[in-house]
Amino acid sequence: MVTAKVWVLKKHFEGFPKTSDFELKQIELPNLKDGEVLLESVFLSVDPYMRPYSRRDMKEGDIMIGTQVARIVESKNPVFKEGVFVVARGGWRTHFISDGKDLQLLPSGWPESLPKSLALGTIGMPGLTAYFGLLKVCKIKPGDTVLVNAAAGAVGSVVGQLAKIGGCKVVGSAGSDDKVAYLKKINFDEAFNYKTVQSLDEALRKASPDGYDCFFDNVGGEFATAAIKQMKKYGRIAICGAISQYNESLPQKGPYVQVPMLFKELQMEGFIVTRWDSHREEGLKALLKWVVEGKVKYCEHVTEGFMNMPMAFIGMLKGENIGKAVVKV
Ligand SMILES: NC(=O)C1=CN([C@@H]2O[C@H](COP(=O)(O)OP(=O)(O)OC[C@H]3O[C@@H](n4cnc5c(N)ncnc54)[C@H](OP(=O)(O)O)[C@@H]3O)[C@@H](O)[C@H]2O)C=CC1
Ligand SMILES: CCCCCCCCC/C=C/C=O
Repeated sequence: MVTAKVWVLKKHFEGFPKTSDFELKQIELPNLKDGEVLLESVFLSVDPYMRPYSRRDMKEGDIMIGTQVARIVESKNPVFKEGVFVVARGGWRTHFISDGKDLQLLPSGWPESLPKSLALGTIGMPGLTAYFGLLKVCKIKPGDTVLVNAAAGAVGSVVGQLAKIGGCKVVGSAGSDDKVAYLKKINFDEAFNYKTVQSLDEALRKASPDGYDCFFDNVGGEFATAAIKQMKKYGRIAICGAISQYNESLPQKGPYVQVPMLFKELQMEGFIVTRWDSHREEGLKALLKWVVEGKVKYCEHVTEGFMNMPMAFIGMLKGENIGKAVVKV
């Protein structure tokens, strides 16, 4: 008999999440039936979507939603051998049982030396978000100037590097000087700390006096209001996230986008990465190749211990991470 530790949503988040909104529980797992596998989480992901999706998809008492890299410790399913690592949507659990239908093997050719946690970040859902957002929504082309915010995070850091590979000029904003230094290290052309600049308008103008062809928006709110005004004619805006608004209790006023959208003939499109699930393999293959070749660098913010899942999640929302925030069990 295996006992799993799980984190449940004790109380729906009001404003910024608190550790008291979570509760740690233990669950006895039953013996495996034919076709099932027992998995042990090795790395768990903490992602911004958990904040809005918890309200949309969960009720109090439910196990927190989420994905992990897990190892198969026992198998009664011929497709999945013991010892194999997979990406699963198992939620915040140390151990769980699956019939195998929701499990994804790591992409073929994954080198032994590459951290498997990257399957939750640069070579996983956030990397795919950058890849499809740039190719299918921003439709980048060589010579474009691309702006991305939350640029030192899991999605943003890949956006900037892929846009450079695509022959673009890249401008990034992030919330600390260390993050700005990291952006320069990974080849961003311009980067600034949005928390310390005197004026967002000025910082954006200084980074690209001619304006922006593409804006990959992870943040929304005040930053987006400033950025939209500096788009070039026919510019494309990909609404990837709105993290500045996820913890707001009251609806925000504005921005009113109609005037710049009209006179600059802009395109603005929201997207969710799962739209391109049927092209997932293609995206992961490309990301793995670039990482192995050293053309895309990665950085991870690793929190040790399953006990620290709530703290890791809250820390990511506060901006403590450079690169992908993960928890090592
Ligand atoms: N559309 C889709 O399919 C997907 C969308 N997303 C979205 O992409 C965005 C980035 O996600 P991800 O890369 O995983 O997370 P990150 O690794 O970027 O971590 C979140 C970062 O957001 C920044 N942040 C937090 N609060 C604010 C705020 N009030 N204003 C500005 N920045 C803030 C912090 O960086 P800093 O220090 O720079 O402030 C923090 O480090 C999120 O909005 C997320 O919801 C993610 C995956 C899929
Ligand atoms: C329980 C696992 C759900 C995985 C969903 C991945 C899609 C994330 C979309 C993100 C949107 C905004 O952050």
